[in-house]
Amino acid sequence: MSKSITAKDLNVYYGDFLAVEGVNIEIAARSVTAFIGPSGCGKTTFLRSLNRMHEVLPGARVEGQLLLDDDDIYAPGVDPVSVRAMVGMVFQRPNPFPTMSIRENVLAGYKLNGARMSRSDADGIVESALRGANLWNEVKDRLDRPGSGLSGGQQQRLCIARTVAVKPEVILMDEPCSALDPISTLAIEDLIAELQQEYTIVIVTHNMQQAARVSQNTAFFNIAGSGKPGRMIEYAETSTIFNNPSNQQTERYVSGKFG
Ligand SMILES: Nc1ncnc2c1ncn2[C@@H]1O[C@H](COP(=O)(O)OP(=O)(O)OP(=O)(O)O)[C@@H](O)[C@H]1O
Repeated sequence: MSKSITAKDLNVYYGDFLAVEGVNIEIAARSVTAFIGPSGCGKTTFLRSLNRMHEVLPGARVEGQLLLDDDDIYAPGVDPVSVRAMVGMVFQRPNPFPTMSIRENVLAGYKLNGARMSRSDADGIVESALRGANLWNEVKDRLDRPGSGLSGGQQQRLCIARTVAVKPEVILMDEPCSALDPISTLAIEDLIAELQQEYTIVIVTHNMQQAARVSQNTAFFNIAGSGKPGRMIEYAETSTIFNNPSNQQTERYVSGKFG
């Protein structure tokens, strides 16, 4: 369970507006890759193109190729719903289903897919997903209580449990800690390090220390000006991006001179 991601000349549009232009990137399986860059440079837009979430907006579209291992997720006939099952996503704000219990939240992906299962199979999935999200010990005695009754950090780990429950190949995270306190943030960062053993992870973050702590590789995106498309400027090992970048724009950004 874990696939590489390759983008080839990827352009991402909102209607006529080219938001991200010409991205070429190869992301290894079982690695953590951080996307950094100033606001509006297209990090979230590009991330959402990696599981065909982008196109749920009217007029939104993509040009180019996006391969999971060797398979183009934008090839004719590919079902976007099956792509989203393979490439899970964790959002900025924890978003457990408010009327569902903790248990139901973990199983929500299965319910959406219409899968039927025995109670004991469901119990096994719930326990292993919650263990995988480092949340089991905190919630095992209250699985039938609402997910919305958990702390923000616990809710985010519940959302990660919901994502891993359906056994994706890739997990996308869009600023997953930006609504969390420092302790909960560290818990998620520890979890990312563990999840990397099994999944390919891509994380958008505004926090450069976080990028440095959790990722092996970092892509720096930038935008030449308002109305211009975002571009990937530099992609390298995280230590290189932060200590010895080749591009002057990267150097200016990571040293805090803009953004
Ligand atoms: N739904 C949308 N419709 C039209 N344009 C959009 C939409 N969402 C984003 N954009 C535009 O696409 C560009 C890239 O935005 P995006 O949110 O991907 O940037 P970002 O780097 O993730 O920014 P931030 O760090 O602030 O979250 C921006 O010019 C933005 O205004």
